[in-house]
Amino acid sequence: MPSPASADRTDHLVDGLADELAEEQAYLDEAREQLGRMRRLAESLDAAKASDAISGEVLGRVLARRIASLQDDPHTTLFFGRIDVEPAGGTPEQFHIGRRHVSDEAGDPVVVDWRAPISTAFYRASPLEPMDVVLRRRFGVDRGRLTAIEDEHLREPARSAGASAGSLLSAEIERPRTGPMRDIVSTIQPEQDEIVRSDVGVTVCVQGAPGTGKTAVGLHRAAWLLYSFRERLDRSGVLVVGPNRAFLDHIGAVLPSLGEVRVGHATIESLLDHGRVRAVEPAGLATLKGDPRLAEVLRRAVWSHVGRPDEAVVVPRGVRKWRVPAYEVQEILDELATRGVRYAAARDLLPQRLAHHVLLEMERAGEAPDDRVQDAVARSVPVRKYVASVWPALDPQAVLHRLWSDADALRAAADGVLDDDEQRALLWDKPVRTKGAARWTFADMALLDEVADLLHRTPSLGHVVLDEAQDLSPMQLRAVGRRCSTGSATVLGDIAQGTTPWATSSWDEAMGHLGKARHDLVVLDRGFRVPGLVIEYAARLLPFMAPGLGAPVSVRDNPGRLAIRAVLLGALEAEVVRAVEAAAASPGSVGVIVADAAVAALSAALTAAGVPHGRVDRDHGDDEDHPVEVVPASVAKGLEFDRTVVVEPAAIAAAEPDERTGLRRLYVVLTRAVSELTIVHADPLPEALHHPPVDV
Ligand SMILES: Nc1ncnc2c1ncn2[C@@H]1O[C@H](COP(=O)(O)OP(=O)(O)OP(=O)(O)O)[C@@H](O)[C@H]1O
Repeated sequence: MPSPASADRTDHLVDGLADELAEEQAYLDEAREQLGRMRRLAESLDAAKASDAISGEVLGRVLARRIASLQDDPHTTLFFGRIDVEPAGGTPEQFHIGRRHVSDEAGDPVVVDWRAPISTAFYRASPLEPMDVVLRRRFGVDRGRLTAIEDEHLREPARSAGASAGSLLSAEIERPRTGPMRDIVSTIQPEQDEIVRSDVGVTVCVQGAPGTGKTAVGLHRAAWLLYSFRERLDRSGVLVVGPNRAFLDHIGAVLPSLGEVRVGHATIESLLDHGRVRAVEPAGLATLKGDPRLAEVLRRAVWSHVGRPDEAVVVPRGVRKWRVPAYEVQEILDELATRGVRYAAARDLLPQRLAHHVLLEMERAGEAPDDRVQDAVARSVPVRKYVASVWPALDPQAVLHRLWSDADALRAAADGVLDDDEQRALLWDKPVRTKGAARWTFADMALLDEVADLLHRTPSLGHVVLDEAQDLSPMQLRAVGRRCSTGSATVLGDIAQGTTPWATSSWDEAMGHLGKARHDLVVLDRGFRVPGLVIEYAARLLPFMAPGLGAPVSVRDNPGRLAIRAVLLGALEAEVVRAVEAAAASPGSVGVIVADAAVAALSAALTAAGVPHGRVDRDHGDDEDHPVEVVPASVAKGLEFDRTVVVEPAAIAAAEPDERTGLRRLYVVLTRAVSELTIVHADPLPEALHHPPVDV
């Protein structure tokens, strides 16, 4: 059975187009045949015929991947759109656009990949700029069959009537959610497509209100880049960075559904894993540790370990002793320290430099040593000991342990950069004897990463997609930035959804910390997820916590549903259970969003009332994909549900350290619903939500 929405639309849209729909269905059947033929061909190829065992193995892997990519998924169609193109003076052509390329026996395209250049026109052509397209056709799809046609005649817009433009888009957004986030290839919008197809060398920063498609766009850009620059990016790698595991679970199926399984997914925590986080610190201190001035402090701290030689290097060989005087060693050290190489790389060069000077001494004395002698001197015990004393080997934890425990060391590194109060705040209250005993915090991880990079250059990937970027501190942004220092990035975020004490208030600044001062800033303001009634309500908070930022304009005709239920304290749980049961009665997902501290009690109340549900937390999504999920407010960012029940907004806001962050958290929570938002509260709603007066 088609879902009610698509059934309505089918009747409406197919009117007069039934024959065409039958023809398209026949074309789809033919495309399936051709895909089967391509798969059988791939299966018949024999990797054993390769010239040697290694090429045979490589070929075997390539063939296995190709065969897997040619599997037909009966739940979906091979194409979702079509364009009829009539270039001036050229031959008219027709292209069906789908998730993958399908060709016939002659090698002619039956379906073109959505990422191929020809498909650009499918997404971007408009009556003002038709790009030679005379007809754009979109298909409604249900379980592998075509159910509807939506036509746009770009040269004769009047003929496009019949179907209201965008109804398939709405149907797609409102299709009930079961399981993780889906791809949007069939309905990518022109402004989104511009971002998706930005050149591989371009870093794009996308500011967009809730539900404007930032995450979707970032993931589709990764897929497009991998298709268009496969060789380069396969080698260098593509990484998606998101706020927590629950979010990664939510988005993790999108790229595989587009055929891309070789993209890494990481949270900031997993990316900056330099030890176990064992302590939490006050927000002010964590903010200070995220301050970009710490980069200079750490740079000085690392290089301060290079000593001042006051003795010559003495290398006995046979009956003679060879010396490199201290002032010459100093010259070598100065040269190495100013070459722009990392601390450890420069240290690795030092023994050979010293040995070279010994060699020169030998030559001056009439000997004729060769390279082997230089190597032997470089590896000799006296040289190794000398190097260890003037240029000690370091590891990140040792450097930071010293800084946080030794006031003199910190003063030397921070002099003129941090004031006395700041330095005092950074020092540990109680001495920590060894680095192994240190109780590192989350903010320390970005500092350890900075030190690690001062010691050894961090390898750069080809492209990084960074989601919810507004929440990163400058030091965290630097850490992500060094992972795409020779590549490019897609940075996604919303200043109004910044909920960390160190959240950025300026993309220019944030992009500077990321090392991408040159970037394209794009603002997305058309809202896909959140229906009009709900977004207008949530937007009441904006003037109080992100003045100057506007609400998105919902693209949906359906205004959605907003219900606000005030109850007496004793009746709160019962009312929440009622609201959840009502929400769960229709197909799709339900999120019950509640202050973190109230999750356990609410989950128990639902269990007692016999309402099956899952629980999401920072470290995992829900493996079983229950239709009803209880979600702590701090984890809701980036997630979405067909219907949400938000419990006690005042408590959600009050759980944050300050009012602005509280209202921002609430804004995030109120904007998770695709169709319906029900608020249940016993405490008065936060003042900001009363303007203008609610009328429901
Ligand atoms: N062009 C589109 N066609 C169909 N669905 C879309 C389109 N663009 C966005 N969506 C849908 O809208 C919803 C919101 O998208 P997404 O999560 O990418 O927004 P976001 O800007 O990252 O939101 P937030 O800031 O709240 O995390 C998703 O369900 C997504 O699939």
